[in-house]
This record gives sequence, C-alpha cells and structure tokens, in this order.
Amino acid sequence: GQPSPAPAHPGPGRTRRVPAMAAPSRLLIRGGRVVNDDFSEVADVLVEDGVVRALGHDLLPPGGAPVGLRVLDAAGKLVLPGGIDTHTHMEFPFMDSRSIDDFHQGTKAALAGGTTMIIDFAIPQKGGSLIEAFETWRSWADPKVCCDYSLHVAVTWWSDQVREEMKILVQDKGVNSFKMFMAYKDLYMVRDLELYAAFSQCKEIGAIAQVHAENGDLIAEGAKKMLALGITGPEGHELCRPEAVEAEATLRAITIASAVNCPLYIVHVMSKSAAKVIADARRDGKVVYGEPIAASLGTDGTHYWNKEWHHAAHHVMGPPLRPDPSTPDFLMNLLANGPCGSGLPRRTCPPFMRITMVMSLWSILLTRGFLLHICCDDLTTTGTDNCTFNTCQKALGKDDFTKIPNGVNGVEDRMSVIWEKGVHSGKMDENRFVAVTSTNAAKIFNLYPRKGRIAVGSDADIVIWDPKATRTISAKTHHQAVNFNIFEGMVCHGVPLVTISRGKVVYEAGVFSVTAGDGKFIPRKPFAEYIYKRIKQRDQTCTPTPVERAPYKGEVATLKSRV
Ligand SMILES: C[C@@H](CNC(N)=O)C(=O)O
Ligand SMILES: [Zn+2]
Ligand SMILES: [Zn+2]
Ligand SMILES: [Zn+2]
Repeated sequence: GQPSPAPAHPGPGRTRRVPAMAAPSRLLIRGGRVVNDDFSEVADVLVEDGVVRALGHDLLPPGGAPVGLRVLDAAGKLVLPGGIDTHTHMEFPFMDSRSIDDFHQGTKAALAGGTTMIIDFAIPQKGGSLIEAFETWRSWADPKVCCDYSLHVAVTWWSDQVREEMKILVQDKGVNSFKMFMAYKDLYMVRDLELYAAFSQCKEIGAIAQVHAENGDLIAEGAKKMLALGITGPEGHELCRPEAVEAEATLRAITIASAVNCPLYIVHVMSKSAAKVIADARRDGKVVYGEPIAASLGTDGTHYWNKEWHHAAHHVMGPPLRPDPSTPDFLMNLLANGPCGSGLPRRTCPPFMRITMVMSLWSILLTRGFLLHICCDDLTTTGTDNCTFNTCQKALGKDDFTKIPNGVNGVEDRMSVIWEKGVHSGKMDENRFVAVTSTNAAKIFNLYPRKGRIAVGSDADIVIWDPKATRTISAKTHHQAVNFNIFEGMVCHGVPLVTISRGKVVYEAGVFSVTAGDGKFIPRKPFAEYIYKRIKQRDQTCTPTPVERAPYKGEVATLKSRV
C-alpha cells in the first residue's frame, strides 16, 4: 500500500486569498502578440468561464470595460499557451524518502514559472495494482493541485493482471501513456520480453509507451565497481552509468517498439549519444519522440565533481547529467530544429551528395514556389523530471552514492531556462518555443487543442510573457519547497508576468491567487491522431505477406541420429 498524502507546505511566496466572488469571470488580454506553435499575431484575447471566447482586434466594448470584465494590458508583451510539463514527481515516495515538492507547492511553483499543466506519474511497486496506484496518486493530487494535471502510469512488472489493468486505465480512467523502466534493477526494472508485451498492449489499446532508457544490469555492475574502488561520492553516480548505458537502452527500446509498431516516447533524454540515436531513428521514419528536460538543457554533470558534497548530490538524478559540457547546447540544437520552412537535412549524406541534393531541392522549390517542409524535429517536448529532495534527504547517501535519492528541480524554471538557452540564444523562434514547451506535448498526449493552443474554445491556460525582462534563478527566491536550485545564479531572459489558469489570474507580479484543489485532473483519450496516424497506416500497408511458390520437390537429407 502507499503512504498517506504529504502535509501541505506553507512555503515561500505571499498567497493573497482572493474571495471567490471577487475574481472576474471575464478577462480581456489586450494588445499582446499571441504566439502559437504555427503562427504569431497581435490580437486581443477574450476569456470567459475559463475558455477562450474570442481572438481579434479592439475587442474592448466602446463604452469601456463592463462590470465583471477585467482588462489586462499586454502591449509589447507575448501571450503564450501555458507550459505543459510532461514529467514531474510531486511528493513521490522513493529511495527511502519522499520528494519534498508536493502537489500544492509544486503546482504553485509551476504557475510562477509559466507552466499551467503538469503530467505526473503513478508508480506501483512490483506486484502492485496499477489501478490502485492511479487512485492513490489521484487522492494525493486532487485536493492540492493549483493547476490542471494528468497522470502517466508506470508498468513496473508484467502479468495478465497488468495487461488487463492497462486496458481499464485507458478505457475508464483517462490514461493514455505508460512508462516502463529499463533501469532500477529489482525495484522497477522490466526486461526485454516484458517491454515487448507492454508495448504490444500499448499499441492494442491506443496508448503511447514511455521508457526510462538505461541498461539496469550495467548500472548495477558499474555501481559495484565504483564502490569497490572506494568511490562513494556523487561522481560515482555518473561514472557507474556513462552515456553509452543510456544510448544502448534507447536503441534497444526503439528496436523493440519498432518490431511491435508501437509509438515510443523516450523520457528525460540526458545525453548526446541518446539524442543522436533518437534523431537517427526519426530520420529512419520511426514513431519515436525524445523529451529532454530543463536540467539536461540548462546544466551538466561537471557538478558531480564539485568539492561541496551537497552541491554535487543535489545534481544526482537518473539518468545522470553528463560531464560533457557541450551536452546542453547539443540537445538544444536538436530541440530547436522543428518543422520548419527551409530546414534542410543537416547530415546523413556525404557533402557532394548534399550539394547536388540542395541544388535540386532549391530548383524544385523555386519552380513550385512553395517552401519545402522538411521535418527534423529531432527532440520534441520538454519536461523537468522535477523530483526534489532537501539536502538532509540527499544525505541519506552521504557515504554511498547509490543511496542518494535521485531527482532534481525544474518545474518553476523550465520555461525561462529554455527561453534563455533556446530563444535568446537565437537557436529557435517563439513559435518553436511554444511547440516544445506546450503544443507538442498536448498533441502527443491527446490534449490538443483544448490545451497547448490559444484559440477559440481552448482552455484559457495563458501566460503573459516578457521576453526582454530577466530574472536570476535562486533557491533564495524560488517558490519551490526544495532548499537547492540546480540553476542557482542563472540569469534568464523570458519572465512570466501573469499566469492564467482556466481563465483565472493565479499569479501576477509575484503574487499568487491560488486555491488548493482548483486544478483538475485532465483525462486523455487513446489513439491520439498525432501519433497513431502513421502507426495505423503501417498496419494497413506494411504488414509482410508470404511469397507464393511451388513446393520444394528435391531430395531432403535424413536427420542424423545424435552420436
Ligand atoms: C524515478 C524517477 C525520478 N528520478 C530520477 N529521474 O532521478 C525517474 O526515473 O524518472
Ligand atoms: Zn525515469
Ligand atoms: Zn525541420
Ligand atoms: Zn521521472
């Protein structure tokens, strides 16, 4: 059975209790630049009863704002779809501890950073019921969340019961994503044949398979080796599971999913090696998506060699951050090159081929007069894997790195870190930023266009964003419960000024107006079009058929009896 809900934290950040009747039911966001994944335009946004009612110009009635309509001036600012964090672990009982940001504090911090929805994980013990785990996580989250949320469910063992419960979760509970761990040997790890069975069931019921891609056997052997060498500090955590251990499992998962023709989602992509495997698989046409996280996009594994034990330990997560300092830039490049007008395949063919290809390509373009849509989209969404532990909790592993509870922060800083490292750096434009922080996740997890877009009929999850303002990230000022921030001191362009959740201003100029439980669980239907179209097409037209041939009539050797 699972423990009871963690106690709610008072936490930093003033919360102004706004009496329910005072919140206006209608908002008019005026004069901002509305940015969706495919298009930007200066427009007013009218919101009523939690939904976008109209987009257009001069929506303010001539007589001025009528009673019950609040006008927000967004002139010179951006108006973005609220971020969707695809990967969190609030108040997660794990490694003899429990993550310190709970569903209240964690979702407040999300809102402060411009994220208006999180997708967390219900994780049963081996042998436990998936449905019971789902209901347990629901009981923790529903009373506390300040923003909308949903749940992936983990498959930590295999049986006919698990297969059946996956089907029930999809049909009755609004789950359409299941995470299988290839690491955490003896705790959550499943083996290849179980992956094959779980992927087959995901395909059968229209879910997307997610994997934690690391080779759990190599990690176990690597850890023994490091401890035997007397390496007990956080540096041992990375040394025992170098990026090849992540890349190997990534390729193995892709190979198994491809054999099943099941859509695959690689969570927390942490290394160049794994990212290259995913990019190559996508170029081969595989239906696979990669999710780098704020940590792997914003910092690196050199911190494991920091002389301050607690500093190094606070960066311990699985898979580890990588000591190769070029990793964040590399991952951001692969994240940046999404479906674009003129993106040309960056590699995969020798130079002379490329010249001829480019020449022929441009000649086609010019004659046809349209921009070729080459979709690179090597990495697709961004999460945080927010799973935070205070220093005293991390100290459970002060003498043995395998005992350091794994996990880092990110839920509050993801949007600013990606704006700074991705947009301000010139790698991606504002539309791609929206795609990777919100829209692509909504499409993959079948939330779109209710979530992930500012359009008439969509939920009014909106952020008024100041691309020019900067903020300095620090544990001293962040709204998370955890007492450390892996982005400490980072100055980021891109600051949320106002966060709106389902039409309510919940965060403005540093002040919260949240109510625990205001967030809702968002159910998700199976067979998301965005991922299943190609799968279904392949089932129809790519299933192999036998060759018709006359039976063999020649001599057949006699079976030699074993001597
Ligand atoms: C157990 C969970 C959180 N911990 C972590 N990533 O270090 C995960 O592996 O995603
Ligand atoms: Zn994981
Ligand atoms: Zn592209
Ligand atoms: Zn995780």
